[in-house]
Amino acid sequence: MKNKNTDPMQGHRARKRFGQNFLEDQGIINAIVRSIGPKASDNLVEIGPGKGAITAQLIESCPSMQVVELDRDLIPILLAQFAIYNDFRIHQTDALKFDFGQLATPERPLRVVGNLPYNISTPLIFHLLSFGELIADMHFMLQKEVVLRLAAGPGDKNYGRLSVMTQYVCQVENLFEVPPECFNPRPKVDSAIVRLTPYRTQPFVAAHPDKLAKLVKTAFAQRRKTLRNNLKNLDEELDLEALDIDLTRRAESLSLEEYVNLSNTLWP
Ligand SMILES: C[S@@+](CC[C@H](N)C(=O)[O-])C[C@H]1O[C@@H](n2cnc3c(N)ncnc32)[C@H](O)[C@@H]1O
Repeated sequence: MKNKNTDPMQGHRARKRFGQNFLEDQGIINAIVRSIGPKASDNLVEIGPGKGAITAQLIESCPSMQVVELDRDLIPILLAQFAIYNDFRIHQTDALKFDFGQLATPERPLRVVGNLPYNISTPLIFHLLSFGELIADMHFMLQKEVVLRLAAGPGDKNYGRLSVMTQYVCQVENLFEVPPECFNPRPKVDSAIVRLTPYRTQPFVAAHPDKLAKLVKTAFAQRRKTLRNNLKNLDEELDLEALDIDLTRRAESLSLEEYVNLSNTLWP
């Protein structure tokens, strides 16, 4: 039987379980690399390099870059392709469990790049954000719907828990869309490139970030319900009626600043 996912040049069959949709459109690869603007001095790491489509462009500007790839069958392909770069390093492991802290210091924070498998993109972003000041910026190819959710503001139908909690720690920029035709095999969904830049100084600071996370989760639990109805499920003795906010509003109408203020009023 003919296997449509086999690349005769490299003999590697795209694996669904690793979310492998390889980028083939050179124009899009160039546009991604232009928006990253890699430099030789960067502490650059690519997650899921695959067969090196983006890596090949990045490494020309940043020969000391590193990659984290789970699929061990791709390692010989990468080693052969980038053999001339002495400082190029491959970490064959699961990026979700990888200690990115070992690659960076606050003085030399990481620049992270990845055309990510869509099924791990959200947990991976939160895993990376846990390294805080060790990340300078992140450029990801994600499912377009996820990028819309990350970048959405109040009143937008895509605005939710993911938007608020990401924008609490990062500046989010939706850069451009990438259609399925740019990949092999083609994904079923549209994709987009997003830039996440963790704040060095956050614009709004919650006294208890864990409480903010709980507040936002509870507020958005049922989108159609009012704040009063959702927040009464906060399993704590809180006097909601004393708050300086209209409890008939819905979660999707509150800005990040309002969430942080609310959190700081409830848990000073
Ligand atoms: C969508 S493909 C992108 C490949 C390549 N960067 C490109 O643009 O053509 C995702 C890549 O992530 C790798 N991958 C999947 N899960 C991973 C994980 N948990 N940790 C590290 N890499 C992973 C896959 O093997 C694959 O190479």
